[in-house]
Amino acid sequence: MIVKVEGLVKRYDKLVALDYLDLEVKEGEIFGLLGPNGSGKTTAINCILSLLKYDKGTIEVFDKPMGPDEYKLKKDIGLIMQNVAVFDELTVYENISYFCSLYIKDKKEVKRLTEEAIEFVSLDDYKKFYPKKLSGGLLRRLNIACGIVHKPKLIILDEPTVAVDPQSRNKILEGIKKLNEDGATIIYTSHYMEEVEQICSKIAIIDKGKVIAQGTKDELKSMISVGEKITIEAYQVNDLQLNTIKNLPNIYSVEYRENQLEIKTGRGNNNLVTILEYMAEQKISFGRVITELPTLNDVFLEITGKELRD
Ligand SMILES: Nc1ncnc2c1ncn2[C@@H]1O[C@H](COP(=O)(O)OP(=O)(O)OP(=O)(O)O)[C@@H](O)[C@H]1O
Repeated sequence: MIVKVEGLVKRYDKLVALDYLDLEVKEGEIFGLLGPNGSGKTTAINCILSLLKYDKGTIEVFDKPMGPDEYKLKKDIGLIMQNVAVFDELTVYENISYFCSLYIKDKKEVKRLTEEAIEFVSLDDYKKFYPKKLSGGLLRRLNIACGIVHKPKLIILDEPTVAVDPQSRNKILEGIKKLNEDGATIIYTSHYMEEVEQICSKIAIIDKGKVIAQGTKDELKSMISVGEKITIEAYQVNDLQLNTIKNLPNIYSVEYRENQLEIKTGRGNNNLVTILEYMAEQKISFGRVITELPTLNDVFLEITGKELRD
């Protein structure tokens, strides 16, 4: 077990930010903490790292109780916070080298690791740049390099792709997968379900400071009743026909607007065939048909009754 959190409660005055939160992160996982803004992700990370005092609960890191002075444990953790934390007075190279030297004394090793980290985040062409001259995406990559340069066993990234261009975002996500392949356990917080689906081997969905569902993405999706979303471009469907479609077997919900028929079905193989057969029989003309498997947003929606994104 890399991180074990049990019954964690954190209050900011009257606001309960973490409400008996439980988490278990195992070695080798890319563990996604997915939740809307304000659900308590950053608070959870800060408590796990003992950067914040909490009201109740226990936290173990690398099977040992975590505390503010547990520098031995902290040495093996790399943290990449939501807000970029680098020194404006230092160049890209100097920043990374400085963070590395906080953990590693041997100068040659610091140089080797700094160069490796620079290559890892593809900042070779920007070594001598000061942070102010970097774009948002490059700055994020510098922030990541500073957090991983000492080769930590556990890497925590708190929303590292917020306000990042798609190219840098992909680089960051690929980089995280690579770090994991090289042996690091990752905790990744995000409110972007696509990212979490793309890279995380285990996901905890968090809302109002509580884990509301946990598992692999397939396990999470199998928890809900929606099996498939079918969108059909369809013309002149009348109320009676809509009602009949609603009453076909295994249909969960039907919406029709602007010539788009949106149907949610339960799990099963023949849902689309049944719908299309009925439409053909009724001579309803239709165009494009798109079928999609449920997303993590559907999981969130079914459990909480609201969308993951505002
Ligand atoms: N220092 C603080 N004082 C008071 N309330 C706070 C403080 N920090 C966070 N909160 C509140 O605690 C709740 C959880 O916030 P937190 O930042 O942990 O959520 P989050 O999931 O990380 O969201 P975001 O993605 O917006 O950072 C929110 O309601 C937030 O307003």
